[in-house]
Amino acid sequence: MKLVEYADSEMMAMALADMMASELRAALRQRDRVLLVVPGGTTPGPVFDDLCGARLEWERVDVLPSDERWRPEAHIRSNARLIRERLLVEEAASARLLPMYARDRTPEDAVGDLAEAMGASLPISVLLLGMGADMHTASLFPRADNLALALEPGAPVLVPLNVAGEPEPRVSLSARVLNDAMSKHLIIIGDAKKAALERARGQSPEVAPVAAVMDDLTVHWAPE
Ligand SMILES: O=C1O[C@H](COP(=O)(O)O)[C@@H](O)[C@H](O)[C@H]1O
Repeated sequence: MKLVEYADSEMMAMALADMMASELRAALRQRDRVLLVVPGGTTPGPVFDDLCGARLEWERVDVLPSDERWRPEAHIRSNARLIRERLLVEEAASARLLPMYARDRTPEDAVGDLAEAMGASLPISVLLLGMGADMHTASLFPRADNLALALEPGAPVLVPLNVAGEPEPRVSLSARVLNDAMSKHLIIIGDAKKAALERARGQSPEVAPVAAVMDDLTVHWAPE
């Protein structure tokens, strides 16, 4: 794991967006279509605001959330909603957002079909993850019912998870799929998350799920 520290979150967003755009351009030189995976939550919005203006062949880019809260896209908590509103605009409007939610179905019932639909786009070319102060990444929460399955070396692409205290069920790409990414970034802001990341080092992924994705990971940190 490599930690890059920035003076503020604005500089971090610009630098990270530049880096991801370069990686996407490099991946597009190698493949017809490339897969960009990004988180939801409160942190990545400013990166999306910068990345969406990057000049690259977005029509050859598939975009997928790292995980989804089981809500329709119109819902305020939908990760897809954030991605569509903040990333798939301007230059990036021609990218294709892959679904991670199916209306009128449960996560358990839908993950097989959703995973099959995303299968042709794998592996991930560029991955950006977020992390909570509880050391969860994507929707791999320490207290999730299916965490052990999501961490297995032979895990399915997409795993349904119920997390005590969270307002809705979740689905998440498994650690195996996240770790197959050609480039892996994690974005965090503030001292509490930096301390949580330090605590996670050396802990088992069952206790600190972010530890499952630390190999070859570049962590981008800025103060609050
Ligand atoms: O619930 C989620 O949380 C994490 C971290 O979110 P943040 O608001 O603390 O930045 C996020 O990466 C994940 O995609 C999301 O579903």
